[in-house]
Amino acid sequence: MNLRQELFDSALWLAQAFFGSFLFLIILTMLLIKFSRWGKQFWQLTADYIDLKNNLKAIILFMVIVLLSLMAVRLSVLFSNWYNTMYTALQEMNVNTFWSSIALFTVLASIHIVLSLTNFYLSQRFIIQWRIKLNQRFIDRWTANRTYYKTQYSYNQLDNPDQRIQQDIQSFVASTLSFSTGLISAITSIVAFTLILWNLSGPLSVFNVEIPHGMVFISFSYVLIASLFAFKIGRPLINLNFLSEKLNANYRYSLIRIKEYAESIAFYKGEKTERNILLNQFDQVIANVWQIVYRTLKFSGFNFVVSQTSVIFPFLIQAGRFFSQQISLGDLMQTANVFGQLDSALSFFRNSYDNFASYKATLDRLTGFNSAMRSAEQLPMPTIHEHSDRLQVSNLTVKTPTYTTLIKQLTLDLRPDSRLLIQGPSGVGKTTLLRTFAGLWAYADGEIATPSNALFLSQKPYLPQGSLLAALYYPNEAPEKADYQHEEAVLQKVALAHLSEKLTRNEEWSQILSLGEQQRIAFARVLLNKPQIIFLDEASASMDEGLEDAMYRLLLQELPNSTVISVGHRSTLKRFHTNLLHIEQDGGWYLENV
Ligand SMILES: Nc1ncnc2c1ncn2[C@@H]1O[C@H](COP(=O)(O)OP(=O)(O)OP(=O)(O)O)[C@@H](O)[C@H]1O
Repeated sequence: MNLRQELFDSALWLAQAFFGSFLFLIILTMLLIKFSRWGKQFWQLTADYIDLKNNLKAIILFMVIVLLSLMAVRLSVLFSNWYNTMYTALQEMNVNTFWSSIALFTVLASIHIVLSLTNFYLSQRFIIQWRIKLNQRFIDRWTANRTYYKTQYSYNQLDNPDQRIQQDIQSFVASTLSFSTGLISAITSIVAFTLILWNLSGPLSVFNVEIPHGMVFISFSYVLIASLFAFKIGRPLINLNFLSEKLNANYRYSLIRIKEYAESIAFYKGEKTERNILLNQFDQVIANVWQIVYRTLKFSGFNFVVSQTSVIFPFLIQAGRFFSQQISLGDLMQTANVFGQLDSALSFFRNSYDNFASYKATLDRLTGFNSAMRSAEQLPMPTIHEHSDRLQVSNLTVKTPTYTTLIKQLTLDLRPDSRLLIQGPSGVGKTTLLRTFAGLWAYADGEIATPSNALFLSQKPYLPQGSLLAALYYPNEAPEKADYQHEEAVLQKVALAHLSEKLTRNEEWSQILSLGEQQRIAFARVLLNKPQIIFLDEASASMDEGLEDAMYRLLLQELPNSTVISVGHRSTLKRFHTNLLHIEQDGGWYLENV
């Protein structure tokens, strides 16, 4: 082999293959985007990333990975030529060629190792960078404008967002890269090895008709027919894989719920019901697994038969020409090698069919997530105007998501130091009214103006993961200080002095503290944050009347200029409020001074 000539040929081959592949990839992607559903889904997730201005580095990285994949194909061509030279040397007992072949192999194998490792590293780099970007984009959208909350109410209901963000993004990115580089490698291999096989194959006689280079046609027919059957057998795997992800995610969610509601379930002795629900869901998971197993048995069984037959197929076809000494042992061995390469390249789709099935399922879940977020973002939310110091509401009508009117034409104008108690029968819309004031409720019409420095306390306070200190300052960051005398004093005021020493301890506080204690943590949060307006939705309902009394007194004493708006059923609450808003069953309301 003339090394210089070979280097020149390879460089030329690589340049042609590289530009050809890129052109092909661009045209194919455009056609898929235009004419196929999953092409459109793919574009929805990728369009932002293929941006010459902002992501030039990523695009160059992708080009380098494609170039490396093409170099791997070129290397396999060189390896196949090597087979020929090596076996011919053996047949001809040519010692010099044998040793120069061994030397050539060492060079080719070394290049192969370096190329493979570089390709692995760069591919992982590309995957990680893309994953970071996509993750960022989804998390940004999911947490912006309370989309995580609004998706509960939008038509496009969303299941298991955790799985979609944590798992699907990763597999989408990895599969996209492996499919595109796999496709390019497969196609260039097909072209390159078909040319070699063309030169190696002789005429074939069928019914006395001589077909020149017949082996090429037989090989193609063999692999194409096998692929068609494989498509047919493997097709149901698409749905089965999609279902598998969904059923497993539902099962996982039910398990998490038991941990979350452990105490309530334990009080109700609900184990039996929960167990039945879990086993029922698990049965569905297993039934689906069996379906996948049976289908995979058929699918893999077929693939095994095809790939085993492929081992002897080229020998059967070339044997006649070899024994009649028309071709050398080198030609025969190269034919076997080339056929193997051609088979695996042509079988790219057949072998990656099940991966493609789960790729489609991933695309469905990610674009479903996208559209659920979009419909949540498009929910027309009422504008909450900012008012420097008071709550003003005019002509506010609040409805349920099914458009039943809860509250009609409410008008309020509260002075900064007003304290309003909202009362009314259960289910009349009191909590929903507070949601509307917070800007969470889409099904409302009217004008609202409120100070932006507001705090909402619900019956079950939210305590974040981490220390008590973090819970006290939530949603703000807890300050880092040498001592926490101020916070300890606040804890003492809300009758939680016994927790002073545990301020910086990380525990599952929402499970350790009683509901009444958690509610007092929320009162402590108010004292530390000093909001201009405080909304309390039955925020003291789990305390005894004495404690509730003490907490309201504390609130009025420490924050005399803040507006307080409470929802509560207890009549004892009246004495801490200046106004009472009654909401009636028919949506009517009236306001009175207390
Ligand atoms: N997401 C939702 N989808 C459908 N209906 C809802 C939804 N959220 C609230 N509702 C309905 O809106 C009505 C008002 O609920 P809300 O929680 O505001 O009542 P409430 O007056 O605070 O009740 P309670 O005093 O029992 O706490 C209820 O009939 C409830 O079923």
